[in-house]
Amino acid sequence: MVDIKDLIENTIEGSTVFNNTSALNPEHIPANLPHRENQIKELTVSFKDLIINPGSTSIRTVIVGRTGTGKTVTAKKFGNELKGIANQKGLKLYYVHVNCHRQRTLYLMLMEIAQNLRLPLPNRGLSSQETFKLIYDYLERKNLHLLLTLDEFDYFISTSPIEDIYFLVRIYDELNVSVKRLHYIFIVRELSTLSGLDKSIKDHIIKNIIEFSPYTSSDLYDILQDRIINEKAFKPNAVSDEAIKFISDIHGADKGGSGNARLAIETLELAGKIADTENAPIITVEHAKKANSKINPEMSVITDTIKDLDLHYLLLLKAISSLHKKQGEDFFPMGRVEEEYRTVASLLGEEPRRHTQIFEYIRRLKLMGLILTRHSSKGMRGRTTLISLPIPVSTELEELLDGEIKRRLQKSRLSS
Ligand SMILES: Nc1ncnc2c1ncn2[C@@H]1O[C@H](COP(=O)(O)OP(=O)(O)OP(=O)(O)O)[C@@H](O)[C@H]1O
Repeated sequence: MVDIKDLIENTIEGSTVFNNTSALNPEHIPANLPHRENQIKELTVSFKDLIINPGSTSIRTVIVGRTGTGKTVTAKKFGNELKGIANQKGLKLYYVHVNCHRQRTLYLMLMEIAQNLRLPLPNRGLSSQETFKLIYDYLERKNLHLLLTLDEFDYFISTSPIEDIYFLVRIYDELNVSVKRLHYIFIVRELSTLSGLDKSIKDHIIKNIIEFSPYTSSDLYDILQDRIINEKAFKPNAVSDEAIKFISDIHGADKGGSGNARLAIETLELAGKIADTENAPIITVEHAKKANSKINPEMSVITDTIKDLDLHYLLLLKAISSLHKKQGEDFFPMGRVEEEYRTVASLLGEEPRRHTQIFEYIRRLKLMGLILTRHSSKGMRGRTTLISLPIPVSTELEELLDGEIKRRLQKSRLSS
């Protein structure tokens, strides 16, 4: 019998691949931000006047990008660096980063700003207007400038009353102040959230837009390497190059992944934990694969189901995955999938199945959870079924499909 206490103690004291786990924490701000140099330059150009000609105008910039593209970390890094540069030049600049999802109302946001400015507020309940006035008076009195980032601003827009949005983005412009002390960075995942706003509000937000595109596999490779080498998250030589490449390929936008750096870092961290559980001194590609299927549990179920499929089901899945890759869209009309399936089948020297048979395959693939279907919107010509895969097209998925197709073809050629 294993002594449980010994087991726990030995595991705590046992070998580890990690050196500094805090460098893998989502809140950690690394010294370098690989592949975000251009965006930092664009931010600097936008806010240059704040340093060179402070107070001349209230500057507003929008950062837009999908989840995990470094919007938060870049805004924080930029804000803090700019603050340091301003202070060196004798300009009192504060940087405050508010997450609109955490500070869910205008009032809570204003409280958070006051707290960051170390501005004591009276105990009696203040209205948002009164709180804003206190903040604004404080900036004037102390001769301060404030760069305010409103992160997850989409959330504020979709949940707040229009008066609050109006108040937040217009009120300052409407105050007749000679020195403009308040400047904004709005962070959103999609610009479309802003396009629905009233023009009188939109004009106060959309002055300048900086795009954060999803990371490619080689971008993610550099980001992971930076955490490993410069941020010293792991012991020297504790991560194999193949493991880093595997994780980068799984998540790289050019390889069908989502281009999300958070997911890539989480996968690497989990691979490290798996290596520690196995007392392995190095994180191998096997650890990375295990970590990936834990982070992406539907992937392992799908992998098992795919292994049992007949050839033409596999060809259909291959057709959908190649459409995803070629066109970068999520859903495809049934006719387009059928056309691509015919091409895939012919290239492999296989006679494509008829339309009714394909229809039946699609129905069964849906029942097995291997594809998603929905009906086209009324705007499209005729109502048609749209088809998608339930998971991102990764190199792993493509290799699996190709491998299984090859096996089926070899088997059928041997038996004929
Ligand atoms: N260029 C980069 N270099 C180093 N680390 C990065 C980079 N981009 C993102 N990261 C890291 O990836 C994780 C996610 O980044 P971040 O939170 O900034 O993304 P986001 O775009 O704000 O995502 P969301 O929209 O989900 O809030 C963080 O741990 C961050 O430090």
